Amino acid sequence: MATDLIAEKRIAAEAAVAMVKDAQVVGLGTGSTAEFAVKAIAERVKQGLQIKGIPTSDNTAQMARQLGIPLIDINSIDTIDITIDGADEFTEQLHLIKGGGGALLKEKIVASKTTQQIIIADSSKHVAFLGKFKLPVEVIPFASRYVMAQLAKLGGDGVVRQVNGQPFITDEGNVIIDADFKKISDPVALSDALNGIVGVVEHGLFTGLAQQVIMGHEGGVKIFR
Ligand SMILES: O=C[C@H](O)[C@H](O)[C@H](O)COP(=O)(O)O
Repeated sequence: MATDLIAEKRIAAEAAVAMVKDAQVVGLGTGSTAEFAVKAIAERVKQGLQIKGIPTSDNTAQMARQLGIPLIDINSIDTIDITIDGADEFTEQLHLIKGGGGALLKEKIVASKTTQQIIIADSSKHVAFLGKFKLPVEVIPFASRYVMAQLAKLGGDGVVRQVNGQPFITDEGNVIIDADFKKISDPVALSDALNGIVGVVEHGLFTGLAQQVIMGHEGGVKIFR
């Protein structure tokens, strides 16, 4: 990846982490952009910031523990104050595609419990319409062929995600179907339709969940609300 995009991720992450306050419960996102945020939170914790983290994946949980961020069980609290997470695509209406790293299920649960959901991104993630990035759909393995047929009826050409010739298995033991919808002109309608397919556990369309996107841009940040 171009070094300027990596710098944009870091700048966006640091701007978001500056918003975290003492005593907050903080959702910890997943992916290469969120990793910059987790590291920046760990630095602030070392300097005395008192927070409790809720990781959105096993990978993030492991990283947070290694970096000394105290964690809390999500089922011991009602709301998460702030979550900082990445995205694969975002629009100016704050619709997102997430799940490129396979973590969309816990990410969406955490986002749904979060008061202030902050998305951090480099400028390559900013799109006019979602859909160039294939939409990740998390599916019970038993249902994968059925779900692919239903996705096709909605205009999405899906394949089961593979890693080293084997299906990619999520933290919860499911598979991911990456569905090519080309251009998603109505993300809310598509989200509703996907929610109605039996066998779909969750999908990577996030609508109405983000309060703001902080995008790295020309050495600073651009904010979308
Ligand atoms: O499942 C992964 C997450 O939704 C990530 O936040 C998303 O894929 C963006 O990842 P990255 O920051 O590595 O581009």
